[in-house]
Amino acid sequence: MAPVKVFGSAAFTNVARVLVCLEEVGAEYEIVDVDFHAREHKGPDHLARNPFGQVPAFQDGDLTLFQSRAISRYVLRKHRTDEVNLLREGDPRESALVDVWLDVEALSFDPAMHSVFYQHRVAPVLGGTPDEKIIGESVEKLRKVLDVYEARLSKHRYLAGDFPSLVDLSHFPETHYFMGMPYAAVFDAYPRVRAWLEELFDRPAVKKVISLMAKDFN
Ligand SMILES: N[C@@H](CCC(=O)N[C@@H](CSO)C(=O)NCC(=O)O)C(=O)O
Repeated sequence: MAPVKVFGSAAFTNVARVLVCLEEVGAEYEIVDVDFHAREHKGPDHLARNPFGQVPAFQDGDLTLFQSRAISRYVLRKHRTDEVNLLREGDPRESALVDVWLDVEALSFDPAMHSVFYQHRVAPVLGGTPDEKIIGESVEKLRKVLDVYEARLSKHRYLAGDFPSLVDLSHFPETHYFMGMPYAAVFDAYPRVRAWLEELFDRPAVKKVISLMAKDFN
């Protein structure tokens, strides 16, 4: 079977989300670079893959997908086994909890984390300066999310429950970059969250994708 194609550099957090799922299930894949400097992501070829002109896009034969969490669910569904069932399919209760906490990650955790990353690492590259007011507001939003996570993780080993899932994996890309910034100390007040992240970052698939992110990050 031909390897699937992931369009976009591993350095992008939403691309890394897809890659870690492919690594977890041992699927063969090819990373196809999209040249942002040449604005290739806004060109007709890529717009045909992703109408929003963003990465990742994904191709599996004649199937083309975009939106990293949807691609991740496709990969995990397609390669589900009794041993690797990171969406907890087959169990309505557990899979519903995966849906709940994946929405929390997408709609609360990720925006707060990405806002800090953007101000601190992207704005300067674009000739701007970090907006400390936005950073402060985002860190406060993050603290409110981490308060909930700390309580949740005092009852369960993983966020969705007592099983690893896409929810955990989906948190790693933004957190990886965040830990390299001055604001990482925010996590010091959350021991259960830190233990959960330590286990997450110890997964071989996560380590492999971090190596790919580092290679591409410039
Ligand atoms: N909800 C989507 C977000 C994709 C996205 O913002 N991609 C960024 C790079 S990764 O951070 C991107 O392509 N930015 C360029 C642009 O928005 O023009 C997903 O999860 O796939």
